[in-house]
Amino acid sequence: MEQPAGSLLCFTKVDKSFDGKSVLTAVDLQLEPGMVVGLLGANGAGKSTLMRIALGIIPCDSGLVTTLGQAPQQLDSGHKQRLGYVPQQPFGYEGFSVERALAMHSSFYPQWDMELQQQWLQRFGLDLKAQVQRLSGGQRQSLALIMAMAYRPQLLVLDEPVASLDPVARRRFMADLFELALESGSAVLFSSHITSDLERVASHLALLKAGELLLFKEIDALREEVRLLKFAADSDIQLPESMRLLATTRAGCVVDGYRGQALPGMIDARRLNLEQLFMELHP
Ligand SMILES: Nc1ncnc2c1ncn2[C@@H]1O[C@H](COP(=O)(O)OP(=O)(O)OP(=O)(O)O)[C@@H](O)[C@H]1O
Repeated sequence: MEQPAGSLLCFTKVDKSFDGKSVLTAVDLQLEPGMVVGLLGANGAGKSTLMRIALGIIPCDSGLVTTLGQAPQQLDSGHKQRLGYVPQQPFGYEGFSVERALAMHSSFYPQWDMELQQQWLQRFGLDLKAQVQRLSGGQRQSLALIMAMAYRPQLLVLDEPVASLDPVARRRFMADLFELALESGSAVLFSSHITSDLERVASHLALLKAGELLLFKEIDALREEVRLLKFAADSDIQLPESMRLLATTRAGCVVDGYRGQALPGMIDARRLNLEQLFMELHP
């Protein structure tokens, strides 16, 4: 299997099962510099599994994965320094002050950006003298984000990075995330259940449903081309080949590839925001 040069993360026909139960099926995904990909999916859809495979924490069963051009389970230390990850439950540094934890962590990264660290400490209102084990859930998450981002990794993988942040910190962080990717030619893969965040900052949406990547598309194109088509009762619904049926619901057909076509019996082609799309795909 050939994978394109220049991608920061590439999945080709990736399958993964746990205990005989399929969790990812034939997943194709490609992240290029500057992409901020929001990964959306119901609980248990396979988002964390996909991320853990990308990072080499667990292997896939079949298919091909390259992370920064290497097999993820064989990443050398030079490549690991170009990779940032915040897991769903950030870990470590109990018994340390924030200051000591950051000093220790940054010592692994020659390219650590002290100014960026300071900016984000202020932004998140983190006290350098505070003990890590006494931080709140959101403060811990903020610290984990600083630790994953202050060396400007080329590929940043964030598993629900903002779940414990308050709305103000969340909004600022999301804006920073986008800027970081654009500025430094990085790619970001982040999962979130907060569709409004995803809509605001992601350049692309990757939508996983029961382990299948149902959609991987630029957000702008998604707004135009993913529609809920409604038809008059008793219509003989015939979709053109250029349209892909994503779901049939009581409300109509959710399709990808709508380009203004008038179809026999069609009475509406409604745009859907991400939350509405998610609801239509998970009736
Ligand atoms: N190590 C494991 N052993 C067995 N089953 C696992 C393991 N890790 C994940 N699973 C199963 O794989 C499926 C996908 O889990 P995963 O954590 O990838 O979902 P997710 O989309 O990240 O969910 P959430 O939104 O709830 O975090 C679930 O059914 C989960 O129980």
